[in-house]
Amino acid sequence: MNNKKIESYGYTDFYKRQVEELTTSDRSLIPARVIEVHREQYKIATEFGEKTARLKGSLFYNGEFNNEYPVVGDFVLVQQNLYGEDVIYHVLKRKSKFSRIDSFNEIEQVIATNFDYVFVMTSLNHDFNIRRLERYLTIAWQSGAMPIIILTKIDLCKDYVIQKSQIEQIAAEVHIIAVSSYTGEGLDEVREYIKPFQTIVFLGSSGVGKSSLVNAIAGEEIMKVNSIREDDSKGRHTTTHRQLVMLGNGTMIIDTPGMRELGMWDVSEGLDTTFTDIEELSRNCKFADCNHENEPGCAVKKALANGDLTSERWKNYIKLKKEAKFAEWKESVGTRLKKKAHHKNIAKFQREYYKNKK
Ligand SMILES: Nc1nc2c(ncn2[C@@H]2O[C@H](COP(=O)(O)OP(=O)(O)OP(=O)(O)O)[C@@H](O)[C@H]2O)c(=O)[nH]1
Ligand SMILES: [Zn+2]
Repeated sequence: MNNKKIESYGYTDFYKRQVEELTTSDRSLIPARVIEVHREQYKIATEFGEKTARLKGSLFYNGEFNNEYPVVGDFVLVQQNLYGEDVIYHVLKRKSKFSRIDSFNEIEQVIATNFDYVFVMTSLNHDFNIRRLERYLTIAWQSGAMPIIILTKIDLCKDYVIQKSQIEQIAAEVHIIAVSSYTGEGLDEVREYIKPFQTIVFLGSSGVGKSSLVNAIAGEEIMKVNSIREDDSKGRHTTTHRQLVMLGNGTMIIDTPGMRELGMWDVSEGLDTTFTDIEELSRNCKFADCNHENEPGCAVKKALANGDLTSERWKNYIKLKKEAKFAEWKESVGTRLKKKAHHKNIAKFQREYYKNKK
């Protein structure tokens, strides 16, 4: 990934406009994309190649970055340093993101940002679990990017008519692609999304076949496939593990460890998109604030009774709603903590102000 225009990394007008609108815009700052995050050091891609970078110290200590620390996928503004590390001054607003709750600190932890497609992956063997898929789909919608459902390992099953119809019930508007990385079936359909300037993330359990799919599409080993480890292949597959990889044709793939343990943060927005049928049903209830319990004229109860809505789907909806509430609660805690941190900063500024006055 060397000496490419920043636009090749997906830097679009959405980000350019933000830079134009920055009042304190320092003309010497240049845009960069974060491709790896280490404890305090970042690897970034700029039009001058890959560099390492650090956060601007004073902004860092003043809490200026707050919950907006750069993560993989972010576009940032940096001050170039010809003799050492570049310095990150600013994180641009994200067009999509995945985050989870850091339950220890009760704050939102952003995992990956600025991707265009979420490949929601599930294999068709005994692991197939429509509820989990529903959950992933909800997270995917909520991220702000477009989900594509990928059914993997179709060479292992005779047919998948049942699974497909189950999926169509929960994801009417989502493109469903069935693939086998072994036989190559379905890969052309996946390639429709493997386009320059685009960034893709994968959502799916371990072993679902993410790495195999990437490698099959790229025609080379980009990601490590677990069971296949040739001891004599030292030096042959030298692709180091990166968190944002650019394929030969310019498509970017984000693969961070965090994606593997992605939990629920706030699913309430995504819920409505995944469960549009239920949202529509409830609009037909006699009472606008119907709880769908014992109210008369409840359209949801009616649909449950006549089989238009399965009780399984209903139960799952309730469950996710509860989790969404929980997530909202968590978020309010997060905001409170953020405010607290802000007050701390104000106090610090005050102290410094008076100190300087003396
Ligand atoms: N039969 C069959 N097996 C596959 C296919 N794709 C992957 N596998 C196998 O499934 C296992 C897991 O594949 P990976 O590509 O490493 O899966 P992953 O999702 O990247 O797994 P993690 O790295 O643990 O997240 C390996 O043994 C693969 O060989 C496929 O299309 N068909
Ligand atoms: Zn109702």
